[in-house]
Amino acid sequence: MILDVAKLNLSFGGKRVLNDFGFTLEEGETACLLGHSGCGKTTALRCIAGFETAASGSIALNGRTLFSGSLNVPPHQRRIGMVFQDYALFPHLNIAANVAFGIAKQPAAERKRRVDELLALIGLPDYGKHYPHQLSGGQQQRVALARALAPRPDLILLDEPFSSLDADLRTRLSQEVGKLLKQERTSAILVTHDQHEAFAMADKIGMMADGTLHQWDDPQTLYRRPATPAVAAFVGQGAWLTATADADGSVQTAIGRTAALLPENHHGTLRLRVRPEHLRADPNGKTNARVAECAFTCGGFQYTLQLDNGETLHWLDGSHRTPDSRIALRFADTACPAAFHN
Ligand SMILES: Nc1ncnc2c1ncn2[C@@H]1O[C@H](COP(=O)(O)OP(=O)(O)OP(=O)(O)O)[C@@H](O)[C@H]1O
Repeated sequence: MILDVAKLNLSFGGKRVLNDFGFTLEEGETACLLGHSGCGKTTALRCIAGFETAASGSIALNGRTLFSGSLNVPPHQRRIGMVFQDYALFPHLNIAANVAFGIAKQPAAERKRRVDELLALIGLPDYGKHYPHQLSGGQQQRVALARALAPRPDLILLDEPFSSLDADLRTRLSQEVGKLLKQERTSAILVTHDQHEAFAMADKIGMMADGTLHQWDDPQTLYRRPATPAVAAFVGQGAWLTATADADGSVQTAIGRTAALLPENHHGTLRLRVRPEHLRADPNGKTNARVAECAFTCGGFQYTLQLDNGETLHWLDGSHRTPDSRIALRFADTACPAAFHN
């Protein structure tokens, strides 16, 4: 374990922003804090960096306590590198000097070797003499990462680093940065509200809502076994369907029966998070849904379907159906959606 964040609590003007917030990060892992705007992601990151002080809790990095009731190590002594949303490169320094900024005290030859190594790593080996304004947004952000990596920090924190880039570049760059962090074997935490970014680069995702960490898991587990309704609703596509549990552990719904991940001590009516891949068209079934909306997405059609009882589902399929046409739906044999208490 490289980072241990435990039970951080912090309020702004009487509003609780972090609520017993904590997690552990293994060495070399990349984690993402994910959640709606205002849920406390940046505040959590700023506490780890030392720019914000929690009212209680503790933070230890590489076995060294950075924060506890009695101790608060200043940001520049934490061995943490930061990458910000706006790159924050120094406009009057060329790219090589920007990258070398945090290692100015190293001997010149060693410094040059490290800068060359990092410029090669970020795919800009010939850009040392260029200035920031001569680079694209994506290139500048890679330089900002190289600058943060130069002193070999114990941890890199990235605060919405791709949010000012267009969607296509964002996904590509998040994959690239994920690879670079692995090559440098640097542990990192990224803050984002974009789940595609999180899924593209994270070993672990921490899903936050209202200052509370709802789940800390690898991306697949987060998607397949969401711990709370907030996680189920935030991650991926899906819709809620009313369900009742049977004695054999399956659930009954308006489109039939399926296996499900049931909550502990389940009783009464449940709500089931049904994702598009949980559904199949049933050629021999009784029509139970109406096509409310159909949108073409590359490679297929995205449907909003309305069931006869008024409930709505989302579904993806390769063949086109016109709005208001009718269809019979069933659960896929492998479906196992998550169920929660109402
Ligand atoms: N310095 C501050 N003083 C007062 N309130 C603050 C301060 N910093 C953050 N907040 C409030 O704390 C809450 C959490 O803010 P935070 O920036 O951590 O959220 P976030 O999840 O990172 O949001 P976003 O994705 O929009 O950046 C918000 O309600 C915000 O208005």
